[in-house]
Order: sequence, then structure tokens, then C-alpha cells
Amino acid sequence: MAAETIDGKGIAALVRAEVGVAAQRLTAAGQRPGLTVVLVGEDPASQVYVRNKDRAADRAGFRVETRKLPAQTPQAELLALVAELNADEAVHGILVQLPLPGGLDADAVVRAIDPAKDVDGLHPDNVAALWMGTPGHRPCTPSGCVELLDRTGIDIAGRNAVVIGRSLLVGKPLAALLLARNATVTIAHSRTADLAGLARGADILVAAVGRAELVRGNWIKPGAAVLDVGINRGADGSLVGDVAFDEARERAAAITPVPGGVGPMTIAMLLRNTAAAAARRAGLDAEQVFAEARLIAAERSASAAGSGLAR
Ligand SMILES: Nc1nc2c(c(=O)[nH]1)N[C@@H](CN(C=O)c1ccc(C(=O)N[C@@H](CCC(=O)O)C(=O)O)cc1)CN2
Repeated sequence: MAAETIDGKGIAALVRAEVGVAAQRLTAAGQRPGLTVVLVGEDPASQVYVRNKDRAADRAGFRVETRKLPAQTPQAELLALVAELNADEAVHGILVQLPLPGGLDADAVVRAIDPAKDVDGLHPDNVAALWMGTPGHRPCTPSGCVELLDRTGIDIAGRNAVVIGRSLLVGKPLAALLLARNATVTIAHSRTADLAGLARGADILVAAVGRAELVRGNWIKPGAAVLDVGINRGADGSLVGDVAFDEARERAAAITPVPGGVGPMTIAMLLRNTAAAAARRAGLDAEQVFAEARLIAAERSASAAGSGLAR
């Protein structure tokens, strides 16, 4: 039987609606969530992602601004902007869109961000907090993956998880998040011997390498959950994941499509991290704010459905 297709687009919309409810509560408490996105240069894909972040934050009721800088911006100027945003009380979240143009030191820029405002979860303090299991911002795409598993009812504890890819943005933090949820985690990469054989042992298989359709159908353990983080352009310009979707869905129990799977969760979780930063500033328990917002959003959507508004 073909796998369930995990509706990342729909789940991301739910999360954004819940964050919107939380934003109303935080605004009433005097902390309207504020996000500043910094875009350096003209990379076309980054421009699209930044525009989408701006629009999603605006729709959720945030105060949002995008600071655009030319590709030739000196490192010192970028660091000065980060310092300005760190000091701005209206800013709860700072995101520097990656990759930065050549010549800029992304690592130094991320280190300059106040960890409390590092809603990307990439500052070393947040990386340490992730591995230590202490409070801090978690990176958006990996936490989006876990959210997808949770909201699809896929168990994590005790399962074998194989994460193909070891980037700081996805592979490593996702491995830490799955480990924190008591999965048995293996990180695989380009030098892994018998990648296919390793993948075949995975109850949860994540592909985050950026190689179109690397993962074939016969790599999938029957009944596995497959999360495809890859976004590659096919020869005809269409988007292709790291997983050969049509083959994999014949064996998996659940699988994310590309587009419309993991990708949309990245922005939803960014909004959630920003709202969490605002909640902490308001002296509120962010988890409690989100739990209440989830109930309110569900009630609103049920009553909209009842009145025919959702149709
Ligand atoms: N500072 C950061 N930079 C980058 C991050 C990040 O998390 N923080 N991640 C990626 C890009 N990214 C967000 O910035 C991102 C990628 C993909 C999507 C998404 O919704 N993808 C859609 C398809 C979009 C398309 O048509 O191209 C999907 O998969 O359905 C959102 C955000 C690198 N940089």
C-alpha cells in the first residue's frame, strides 16, 4: 500500500495559525513579537525565502522588518547592524539569511547575535543548550521535522533513526533532537560505507544532503517514516527532493513530499521561536502560551467550519 503523504504545508499553516493566536496574547501583554530578517546580497532563492518569512510574520501579527544590504557590505558593517538589533527592545528575533556572500564570515556574524534573539538556533550557546537538553532556541528545519512526526502520530522513542547529512543547519541538530526524544540515532554522510544498507535499518529515515533522488525505493525499510529535507532543481526547473518519492512511497508508511513537506515547517518554526522569545521577555511560560493558543486556534477553526466559513 502507498505511504501516507505527510502534509507539511497544511501542518505549517496550523502552526502559523497557533502562533498568530499566541502573538495576540503577547501583544496584549506588551510584547508584540518582533522579527528582523537580514538579507545580504541578491541570491534569488534567499530573496524568495526572506520575502516568505516577512509575509508569514506579518500575517501572524508580528512587527517584522527586512534589512537588505548589498553583497559588498563589509563584515564590520554587518556586525554593527547585529549589535544595533541586539540592543533594540522591539526586536525579539534576529535572522541572518544564509548563505552569506563570499568574503563574509557567517560564523562570526552568528556568534555576534544575542543568543536570546538567535531564533535560528545557530549561536554556540544554543547549540550547546540543544545537546545539553537545557532551554534555548532550536534550529527551525530540524524542529519542524520533529513537529511533523509528532503531529502525524509517528512514535520516535525507541525507533532507529538514520539522518543522512551532517550540516549545522539540519543534520547535526536533528540528530540531537531525535536523541533527546529517545530515538537510536545514526548520522550518515558522503563517506558512510553502505549507505543503502544503513538506511534499510531505519524506522525514521531523514535525507538532508542536497543530492536529487539519492535515496532510492529499495533503501526504505517497509513501514518506515521518510522525511525529505532536500530541495534540488531538476533539469526542467522543477523541485526535486533527496528521495525518489514515487519509489519510496511504495514501501514507506509515511513520507514528506517536495515541495510541501519539510520546507514550509522552517518558516512556521521560525515564527514559533520568535514568539517564544517574546513570551520569555514578557515573563510568560512559552510552552503554556503555545498550549493555550493551540486550543484556541482549534476552537476557532471548528467554529469556522461549523458556520461554513472554512468551506
Ligand atoms: N538563516 C537561515 N538560512 C537558511 C535556512 C534557515 O533555516 N536559516 N534554511 C534554508 C532556506 N529556508 C529558509 O531560510 C527555507 C527553505 C525552504 C523553504 C520552503 O518552504 N520550501 C518549499 C519550496 C520553496 C520553493 O518553491 O523554492 C517547500 O519545500 O515546499 C522555506 C525556507 C537555507 N537558508
